[in-house]
Amino acid sequence: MKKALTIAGSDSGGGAGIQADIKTFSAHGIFGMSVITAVTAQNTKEVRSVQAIDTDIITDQMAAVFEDIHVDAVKIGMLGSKEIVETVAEALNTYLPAIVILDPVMISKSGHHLLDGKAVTALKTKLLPLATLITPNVPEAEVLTGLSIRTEQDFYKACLSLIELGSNAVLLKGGHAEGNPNDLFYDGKNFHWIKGERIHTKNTHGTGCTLSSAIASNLANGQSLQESIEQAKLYISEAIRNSFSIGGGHGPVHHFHSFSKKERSESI
Ligand SMILES: Nc1ncnc2c1ncn2[C@@H]1O[C@H](COP(=O)(O)OP(=O)(O)OP(=O)(O)O)[C@@H](O)[C@H]1O
Ligand SMILES: Cc1ncc(COP(=O)(O)O)c(N)n1
Repeated sequence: MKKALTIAGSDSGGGAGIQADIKTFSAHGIFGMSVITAVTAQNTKEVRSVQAIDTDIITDQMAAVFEDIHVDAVKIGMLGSKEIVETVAEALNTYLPAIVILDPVMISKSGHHLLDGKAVTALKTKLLPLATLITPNVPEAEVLTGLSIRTEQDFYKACLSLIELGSNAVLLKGGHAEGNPNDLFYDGKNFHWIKGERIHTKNTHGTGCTLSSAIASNLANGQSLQESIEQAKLYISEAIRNSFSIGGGHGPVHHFHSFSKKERSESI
């Protein structure tokens, strides 16, 4: 069994963060491990409070995992502060995992800031160059590049700019754009549109976490980068299509949609 590590925040509501990542790893037959960077008191409606984890405990979590277990892929989500970004970058420079998917989480669906403004420069200079793939949504890519992203041409320009900042490859997600949620993948040589159909639901809590963990899982399972992204797009689309209306706000996606379908057809 391949093994993947998520470095991210905990979501008490279970729809995003560490919880979404581990569910996604499990749904892909991957053994999931975690380095928790922050604990959020969160549900489908709001983030009530956030407790950052001490950086020495983050360093210890990284060491405990890497010094004992082979890590096939790493996925990075919420980091919160400049100090945590720097701590994670230092540990990655020590353990040099082969695959690093960086989801530059900045704001929750419920509107809470999950990354300190002061952390953006550290993320750009210290972490982005270590990423196999960075998966920003449109507002995140605007913060990272300083560009305004509205048209298809803007998508191309933003991808080029993110590669110039040092990332190996970019998946610029179109979930926040107008129309269909088409994502643009750029590997530094070629552009590929990864097309989707908009599903009309408010249950999209954790979509970004789930997509990046699915890509990390597919890479850990030996697929190419493009294949991993294409398969992950199919997975997140079905997870959104089968999402749940639990709680009063943005409900979670269904990480085990393919299992329950199989079980349903077996029981008929
Ligand atoms: N309503 C939707 N219907 C279909 N696909 C969607 C929808 N919303 C987002 N997606 C897709 O889900 C994936 C995650 O993108 P999204 O833009 O939601 O990420 P995100 O904003 O980083 O998520 P999060 O806020 O959970 O971190 C992308 O492939 C995007 O195109
Ligand atoms: C711990 C944590 N990590 C990431 C997100 C982003 O997910 P979303 O934008 O869907 O709220 C979140 N809300 N909480």
